[in-house]
Amino acid sequence: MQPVISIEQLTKTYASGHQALKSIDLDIRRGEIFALLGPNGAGKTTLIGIVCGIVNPGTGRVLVDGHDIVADYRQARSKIGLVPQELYNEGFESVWTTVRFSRGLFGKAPDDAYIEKLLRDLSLWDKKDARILDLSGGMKRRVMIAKALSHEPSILFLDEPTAGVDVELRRDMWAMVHRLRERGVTIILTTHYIEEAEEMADRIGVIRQGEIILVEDKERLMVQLGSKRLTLQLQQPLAQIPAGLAEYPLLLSADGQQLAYTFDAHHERTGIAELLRRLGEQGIDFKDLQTSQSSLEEIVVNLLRAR
Ligand SMILES: Nc1ncnc2c1ncn2[C@@H]1O[C@H](COP(=O)(O)OP(=O)(O)OP(=O)(O)O)[C@@H](O)[C@H]1O
Repeated sequence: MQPVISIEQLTKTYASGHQALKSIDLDIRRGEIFALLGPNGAGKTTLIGIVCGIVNPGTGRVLVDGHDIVADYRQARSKIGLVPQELYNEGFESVWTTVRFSRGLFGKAPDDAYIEKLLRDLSLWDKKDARILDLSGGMKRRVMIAKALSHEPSILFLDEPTAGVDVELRRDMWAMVHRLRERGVTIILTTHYIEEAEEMADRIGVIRQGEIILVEDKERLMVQLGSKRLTLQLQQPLAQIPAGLAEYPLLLSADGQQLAYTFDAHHERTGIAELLRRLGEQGIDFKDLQTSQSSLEEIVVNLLRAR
């Protein structure tokens, strides 16, 4: 299937001389939830800004649903809804007027029934006549989302959508993302809450210093790069790891009560049986044990550290 967004050899150097993007190649699949992860300053907002026509591209090519973002700007932009990182709203207008007007900006015929549904979905209906100026920060963010969706885009960009929002709004936002996805909308998000990406995304991209260092299906990423940890609660605390166990990558907790062993769960030989036998030989007894899977957060942090 043709990708809904195709980015080829895209570069961006700001007037300051800073190269924010270095030859990015990235395809976004139609209907997926794609999470773009990376540290501060990696280039996420720059990349999104270029695709959405807010930041001038350097060299390279970007197609949105087959439309070139430079040569065919209006067509490309009409496919996209953007919820930017910063809140900015026209303060004096009402919620209803603002969202309705936003639809008009994209040349779409008025559809009050659609706008009503949108405001209801975002729990904004009872605020429809309020001035945006008078709304709380969370409500303002909901208005930003309503504006982004006002022209029924088939692609939605969410740049740090849940930074600083309360639990309720975050939950509403993710419920909305799921509903949109069910309707076939492609969603691209950046987040610093990696557990959100872990929960939501179909694919993960990691960007660092203007370069995409990884794009992978989330499930595959977690299986391929994830490791498991076995933690043993010891009967007697240890002062140090005995020399007889030196070849194992073991970690002893500061209080000497826990021994942790990290292993590759996909390897045929995890080494656990052998380790437990060796512990027995050393006279080390344990009263409990548990295993845990590494999180996407650990995987991404390790990836960024490894380069
Ligand atoms: N208008 C600008 N002029 C010059 N440099 C800029 C401009 N905008 C961004 N940069 C620089 O480009 C780099 C990438 O910034 P960008 O905002 O795209 O990163 P980001 O990954 O979105 O970061 P964050 O997670 O902090 O939002 C940074 O080093 C930033 O300082």
